[in-house]
Amino acid sequence: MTDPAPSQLGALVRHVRAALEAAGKPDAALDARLLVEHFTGTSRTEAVTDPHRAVTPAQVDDIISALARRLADEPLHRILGARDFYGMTLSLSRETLEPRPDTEALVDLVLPSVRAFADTTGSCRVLDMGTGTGAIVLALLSQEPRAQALATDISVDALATARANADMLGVGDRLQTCASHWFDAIDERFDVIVSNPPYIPSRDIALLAPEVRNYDPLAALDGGEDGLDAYRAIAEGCVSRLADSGVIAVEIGHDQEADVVSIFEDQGLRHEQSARDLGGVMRAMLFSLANA
Ligand SMILES: C[S@@+](CC[C@H](N)C(=O)[O-])C[C@H]1O[C@@H](n2cnc3c(N)ncnc32)[C@H](O)[C@@H]1O
Repeated sequence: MTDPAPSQLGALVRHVRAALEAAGKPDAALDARLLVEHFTGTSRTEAVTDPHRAVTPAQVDDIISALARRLADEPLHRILGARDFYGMTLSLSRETLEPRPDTEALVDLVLPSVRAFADTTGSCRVLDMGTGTGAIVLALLSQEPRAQALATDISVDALATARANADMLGVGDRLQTCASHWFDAIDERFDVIVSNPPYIPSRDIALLAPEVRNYDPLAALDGGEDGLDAYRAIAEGCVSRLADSGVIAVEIGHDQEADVVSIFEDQGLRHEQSARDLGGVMRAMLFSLANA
């Protein structure tokens, strides 16, 4: 029989950590701390300065249920219902990808273009395709108050989450949302188009960690047979949706740089810049209309 969960803050953190370590979970200490803080509404400092603080039976129950979910491979941030990205806290939902720190490289790559348009014309019209939680577009709107954006996704659930996140961050009045299969429902032109599309080859989905395979939505991961389906659709469609001097930036998988360059060049776009993520992996690429 397992020991009953302790009802004091410090002991509870140790109990959760020990259970996660015993199951071989990476980041057991961090996950234990974040789970306990979340469900008790306490801070890291309180766990250190007030370890004997009483935790209510209802909070202990919540933490034990959350621990069981984590032991069953559910990612920590899905359990918490939110994840930080580019200094924002974003709510997650069933059909949204958990935004990844790697994607911040895409924001960093494209933000100077958004600012340059705003400096030149007083605004910048941005399209984020496959917006998920809204991570990319909301980072851009938060960083550049003169930008306006349209966020699209094939998932209506994701669009509702992006809208809620935009409202929560106070940028909702500068964001429109629209359900669309890539460019199908889009007629306008944009100064900046950005996308982190699904790019995992279908046969590799089964090889992903259970945290990803079982909890991130398949539509956010599966890039078709060679992982490049979305890039072909996006490269083909963007030519008639970019304004003069417009740019398009996409996130890519670790070995897709050459293929993605060739897909965009085949449509007459020019490769301007690439950016690596924090792990040094080539992660984001920016293209312009070659004749602009
Ligand atoms: C890798 S996720 C990126 C989510 C978010 N932009 C981010 O970076 O965290 C890809 C997104 O593309 C959306 N998507 C998949 N197929 C699509 C399609 N045919 N048209 C539009 N969006 C699509 C998925 O629903 C998902 O939200």
